[in-house]
Amino acid sequence: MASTLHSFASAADLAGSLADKVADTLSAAIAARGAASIAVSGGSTPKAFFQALSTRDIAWDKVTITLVDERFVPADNARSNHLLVDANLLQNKAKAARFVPLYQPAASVEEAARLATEKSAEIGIPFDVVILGMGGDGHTASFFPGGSNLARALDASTPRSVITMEAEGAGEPRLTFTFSSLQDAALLVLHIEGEGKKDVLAKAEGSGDEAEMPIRAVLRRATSPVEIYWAP
Ligand SMILES: O=C1O[C@H](COP(=O)(O)O)[C@@H](O)[C@H](O)[C@H]1O
Repeated sequence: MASTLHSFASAADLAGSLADKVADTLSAAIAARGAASIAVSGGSTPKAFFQALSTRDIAWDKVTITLVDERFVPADNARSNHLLVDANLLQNKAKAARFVPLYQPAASVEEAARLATEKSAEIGIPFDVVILGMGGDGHTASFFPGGSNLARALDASTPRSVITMEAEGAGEPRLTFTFSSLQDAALLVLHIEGEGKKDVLAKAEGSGDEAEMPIRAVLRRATSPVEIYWAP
């Protein structure tokens, strides 16, 4: 499916415009079905966007928020994506939203993935909104180059689920929604910032193996158009 690049003069402009687009999409879903879902990324990029989105005037009590991926760490860990969402998105008007975490306090990451799959089963078929990020190594969600479960995560026939991922560049073991869970969102966004990420995107858009730069799976095979939001 095609992708469209939306470029902005500043990160603040991007945050405001993306927040408006996401708010419109969630409101349209609520008008049509009485509920809406959004899966967001962690990392350093989405903070300003989360803060902008949290102020938008929508029926947040009808919105379910989850993460596209998470580290296998509790929510009070500084590296937790849940902590980032708590501090920046589940604020202001968005306090009324329901949050479904991927981290589960289980004995193993495999058990946590099983529980997260169970708890997220009723949301996002498909998600109304998915916001992906991208690392400098071309990973997205926790689809890491060299990841222990990468082939399974990227296989379009793997059922919608949360699975585990371990990789050298990942730090902690990870929990991630599979490609099949994310690729058909009504609004599928890739949010990246900085010249370095633009170069990584250009490389990913060229030829080469998906396993080397897993973002290629999304750019090449997502059934929804990919809306790329970029600012310097
Ligand atoms: O590990 C992760 O990194 C990516 C990109 O993060 P950024 O700090 O370069 O913005 C993120 O999309 C993913 O959700 C996160 O777990």
